[in-house]
Amino acid sequence: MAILLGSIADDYTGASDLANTLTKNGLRTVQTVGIPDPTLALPDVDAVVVSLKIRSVPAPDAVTAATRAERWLRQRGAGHVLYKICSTFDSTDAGNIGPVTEALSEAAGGGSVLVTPAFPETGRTVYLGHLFVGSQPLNESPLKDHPLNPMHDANLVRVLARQSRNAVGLVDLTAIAAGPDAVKAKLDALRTAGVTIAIADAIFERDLETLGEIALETPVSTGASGLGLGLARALVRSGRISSGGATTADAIRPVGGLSAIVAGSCSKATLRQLDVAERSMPVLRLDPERLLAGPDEVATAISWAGDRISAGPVVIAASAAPETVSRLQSLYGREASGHAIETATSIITAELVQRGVRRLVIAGGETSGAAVDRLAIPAFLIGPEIAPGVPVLRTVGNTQGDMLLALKSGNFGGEDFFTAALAMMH
Ligand SMILES: Nc1ncnc2c1ncn2[C@@H]1O[C@H](COP(=O)(O)OP(=O)(O)OP(=O)(O)O)[C@@H](O)[C@H]1O
Ligand SMILES: O=C(O)[C@@H](O)C(=O)CO
Repeated sequence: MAILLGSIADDYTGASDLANTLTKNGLRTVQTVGIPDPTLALPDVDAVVVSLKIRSVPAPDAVTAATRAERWLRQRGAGHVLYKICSTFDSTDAGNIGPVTEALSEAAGGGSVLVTPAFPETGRTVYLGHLFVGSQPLNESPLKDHPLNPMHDANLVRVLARQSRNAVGLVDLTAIAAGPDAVKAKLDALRTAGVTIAIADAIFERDLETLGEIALETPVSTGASGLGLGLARALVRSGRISSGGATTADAIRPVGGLSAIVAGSCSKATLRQLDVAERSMPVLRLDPERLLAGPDEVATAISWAGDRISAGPVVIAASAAPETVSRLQSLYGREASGHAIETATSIITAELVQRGVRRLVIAGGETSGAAVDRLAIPAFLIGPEIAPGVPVLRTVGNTQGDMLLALKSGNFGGEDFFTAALAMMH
């Protein structure tokens, strides 16, 4: 299997978001969970997205895991590696976007690195280095209350500089609007001044097409699905994709079995989706304090689901509003409570699969990572899009048999996302 584009995603929902974008833009793509075992049979593809769970781990651990994945991708032919981060730049000052970007660039022998989380289809745009979520600057958006990575600064040049050893530059919209040569000239000027990593503005897809063309000439870039779109379109334009495009039909063949939804995302979008789901499905709201106190709440949830699941889909959610999350965090600590809840939701997910669930929707990147790891799913084929950034996934090499999943990034999807997802999974 020789691939053209490699990607390392810092969480599993983000990986499926990127894989969806690459597929939609003409690249046959597979999403692996970590570096796959050499015995795993993967289809012939143009792009591989290696999903890692490194967004909120200590930076040295993230660097080690990402550089191993980079080596694996290069050995399979990847000429360019995109480090897929969140379109809302989720990270802390001690966070991983800077260290991983610098490490990947060093591993590839240096060169300029474009960094942009812009993803216009979902309202993420960058102007003069400032990230907007819809019409709000990042620090005024609901991301200010994120349980693990609250974002308090919309100026990404500043945010990335705080995480990086080296200075961070800006490729502004004026250069991007002037086209690839102007972007190249700006990167060259920055390099002459000793700056190799630059946040890039992008508002429209055409900006990302320009950035994708230049990024493809470099070994490494860092960004969200928008940059994936730019890279995929540049590859297709270059004539190097000979496969005739990507299809999603194979991935969506029916699997039967029962269906369930598990949510650990506390985003505004997920909270609304849960309220709407309550109108048509049984929804169990877990008690986070009881989840942290011991195994009883997990057992209660499994028994609650067991009584209902054969009659139709059920929803189990740890998700809570910002005030409740911060109260729990002040009692037990941010990381400890997040981790304990992820463990609990992953155990519940595995028990649901034991009881015959084969169609599964999981809301939240960390939540999805913990659950997919516990299920030991090795890889996914990419099916059709449910909502921007969220495709149907079909397991590859899964010991429980074929399953269909949707790994929903916290902020993605309309208010009826859960019913829309299940309607596409048979
Ligand atoms: N009631 C709660 N109180 C505190 N933390 C919670 C609660 N419910 C869930 N969590 C934790 O909040 C975190 C949510 O992160 P997760 O990545 O799953 O969702 P997200 O950030 O909305 O999604 P994405 O990363 O895809 O945007 C997890 O660590 C989860 O365990
Ligand atoms: O880019 C995004 O917003 C998502 O793919 C994501 O990474 C959320 O975890």
